[in-house]
Amino acid sequence: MRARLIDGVLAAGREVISIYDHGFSVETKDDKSPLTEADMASHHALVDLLENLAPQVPTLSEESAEIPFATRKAWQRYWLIDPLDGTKEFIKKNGEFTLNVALIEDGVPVFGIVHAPVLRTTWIGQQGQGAWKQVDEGPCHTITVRALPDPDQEAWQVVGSRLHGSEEFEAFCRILPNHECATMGSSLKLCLVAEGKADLYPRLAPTSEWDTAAAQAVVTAAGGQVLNAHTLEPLRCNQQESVLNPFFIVAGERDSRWESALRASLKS
Ligand SMILES: Nc1ncnc2c1ncn2[C@@H]1O[C@H](COP(=O)(O)O)[C@@H](OP(=O)(O)O)[C@H]1O
Ligand SMILES: [Mg+2]
Repeated sequence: MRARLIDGVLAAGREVISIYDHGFSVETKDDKSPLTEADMASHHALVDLLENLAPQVPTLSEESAEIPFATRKAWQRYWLIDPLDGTKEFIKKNGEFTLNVALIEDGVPVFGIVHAPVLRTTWIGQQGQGAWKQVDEGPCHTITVRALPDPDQEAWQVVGSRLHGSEEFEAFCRILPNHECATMGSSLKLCLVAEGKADLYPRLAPTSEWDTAAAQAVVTAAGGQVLNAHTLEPLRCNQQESVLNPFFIVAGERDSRWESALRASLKS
């Protein structure tokens, strides 16, 4: 099942790349965010894939998100997909966009695939099994988060959104010990923490559950954490009518130094 899912996501990625390479028009959704043919081609390819592989499990996609909470709160298991995360990066053609498929059980992302077609890279995580990175259709390599280095010896690596920063994010970085900050689009940022290339991804700005669920499964299977920035509890899906996430932080490991910087930045 896992191999067929990965094959299907890679096939959807090939459709996306073909549109990326050959040109596309851009529409504006009701929430003013952009939509391209690639978002819809990926949505249809992934919905068809999941219906074929597991017809009994419902799917919630960013592009078909109108399913009322009264219906979905009864879902013990469901697929949660973001067919194209980083649509604005796709339009700018900087390659920083991903296809995201998560399996949610009792609100917890237990399995996730994040595929970045331009980077030809896929990250996979499965609760209790581990996390892997695959380039093209080559071998899967196990990935894990890294231990936070001593900041006096080595700068902490922080990643943030290229387009959706915030005052709280800036305040957090001002308080944090010795660190370097890189910005990037989409769920790629969580994958960098999962593979130990980044230590922290503070997201102190809005996102929705489909933006994070697949990559949360990768991060947690790699030994890391995706935590509500206020409560430091793991993010959970499908707990309320709104699909918006709280502000959150992704970390390889908990540490009182970044936790106190986070508390101070959220009060500022
Ligand atoms: N005001 C807002 N409310 C909800 N989600 C938002 C938002 N602004 C940005 N996002 C989410 O942030 C994602 C992009 O994240 P990043 O800035 O890290 O690249 C977008 O994903 P899509 O491209 O799938 O729409 C979108 O879902
Ligand atoms: Mg998204």
